[in-house]
Amino acid sequence: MPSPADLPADRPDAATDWRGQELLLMRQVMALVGRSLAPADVFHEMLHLMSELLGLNRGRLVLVDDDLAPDGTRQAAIRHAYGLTAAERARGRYRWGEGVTGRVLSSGLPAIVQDVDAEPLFLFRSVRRAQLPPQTVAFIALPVAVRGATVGVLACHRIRSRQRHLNDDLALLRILATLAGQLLELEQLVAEQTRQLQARNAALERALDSAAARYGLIGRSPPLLQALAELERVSQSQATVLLLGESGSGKELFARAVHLASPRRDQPFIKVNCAAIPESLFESELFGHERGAFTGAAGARAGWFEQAHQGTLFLDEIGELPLALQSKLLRTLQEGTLVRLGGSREVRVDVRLVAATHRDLARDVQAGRFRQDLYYRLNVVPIRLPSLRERREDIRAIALHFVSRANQAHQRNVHLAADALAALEAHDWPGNIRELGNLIERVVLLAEDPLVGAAALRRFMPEHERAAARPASGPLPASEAPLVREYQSAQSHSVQALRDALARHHGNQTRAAQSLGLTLRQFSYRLRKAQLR
Ligand SMILES: Nc1ncnc2c1ncn2[C@@H]1O[C@H](COP(=O)(O)OP(=O)(O)OP(=O)(O)O)[C@@H](O)[C@H]1O
Repeated sequence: MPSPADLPADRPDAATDWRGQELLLMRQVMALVGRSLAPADVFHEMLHLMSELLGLNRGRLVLVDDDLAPDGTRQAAIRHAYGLTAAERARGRYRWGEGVTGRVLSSGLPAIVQDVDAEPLFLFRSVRRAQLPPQTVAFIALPVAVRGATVGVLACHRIRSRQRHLNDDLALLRILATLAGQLLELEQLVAEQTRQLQARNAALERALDSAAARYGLIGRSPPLLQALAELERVSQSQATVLLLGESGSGKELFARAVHLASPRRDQPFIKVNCAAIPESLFESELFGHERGAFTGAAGARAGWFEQAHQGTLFLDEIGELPLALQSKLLRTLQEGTLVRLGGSREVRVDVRLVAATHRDLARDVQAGRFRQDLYYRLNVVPIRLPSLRERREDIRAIALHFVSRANQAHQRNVHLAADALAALEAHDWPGNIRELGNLIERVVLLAEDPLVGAAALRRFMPEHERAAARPASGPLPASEAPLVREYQSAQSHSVQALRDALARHHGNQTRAAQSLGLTLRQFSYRLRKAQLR
């Protein structure tokens, strides 16, 4: 039975504008190439229009298989077709050299069969004779090549006695076969490059993963790995690194990682929290002092810079560095020398500086609180650490890590249920990993049951979280009374509150801090800030 498409284009109609049809076909096909680089769509349209516009029917694109036939010969199969049934497509498998299609594959030369009934090589493999029109049917098969090698065949049937010249069909099919080859080449190239990039990406991820483990960093979210990749890139150099990120986001851990990843790893790593040092002591702490430099300076003392000689000096909260010291720091960074307080001798120091801040230093520069020249000197390699809510996919792994650490430390056996982990993932963590760590520590210490679900966890979450999670309003049951306070800003407590807590605990800062739900570090930072105000 002839396909409907055999009829219109085969009707001897002198008025058919064949050039117009060819042009339309090319325009449509090229428009598709322009829109999408998915070859399958282009091939389908190409085979469809060959039939609809030019009467080149049952077109198919036969492509080489990656696998060899059982007897070791190469083979190919119909991959794209128009006007073939599913069964006809499935039958369209050819070995190298087998039948007309196989010959084109093995020779790389076109084949024009004027009459399929008169050609002994013609197999009728895909489309049986009875399915073709009763007239004399021709078969055209052209090789499709990629980088000079035959990878397929573009073939179709054609009623032999037609108005349109065979040579015109051949010329057009040659163009289409070339285009098919180009598209396949492009597809191969993209696939190859994608494969290479994916392999490289996987290797980098594995490397970063083991690097993360080396530095005690948990998590493999893209923003964390990105920060880690930047760290690995700069660690070998001497460049000053500026770590930017919210409080508790891991700046200190990263600073240690910069040190550990650098050739200075066996030398000292000195950490200084600029927010925790009274201004009057700052200079002597940082640059050291000579004997008698000030009242009480009984002996000479090397400052942190000298202590960090050949190693790394980590200045945390660099934004809190007093202005007067900023210029002195800049001089030391530029010249590699310092003069101790009360001294006159220049001491040479070889120190790699890592600084960190949660502040917007550029704004501090504008406001005149931070020296612009020092800012530029520090900002050579800025690395931004993502906040925990920017990498929620890491929360689960970090939480489980903290649970197992706290269990070991306190000889407990507490586990988090799936809904508790989901609640942790949903929280915004303004205090980042430190807040998560503190919370887990409390959960492990205070949980009544070994398996902690979301409801039990709620008691340990900050106030607004519990309010949002509670189904109905009403008084809080005693069992849900808050055990932790909300994460507090640096100005969260008045001087009086801090002093009262200290008094209540007889000057024990650790206990005073605990009573306010703060870490010792947070407490002393607030106390100092409050006293300076
Ligand atoms: N990726 C991580 N995996 C596991 N633990 C982490 C990770 N990042 C940070 N931590 C832990 O979280 C806590 C807070 O980290 P860190 O002290 O480095 O933060 P920070 O940004 O320096 O905070 P601040 O700005 O308040 O000084 C530490 O106990 C640290 O060990």
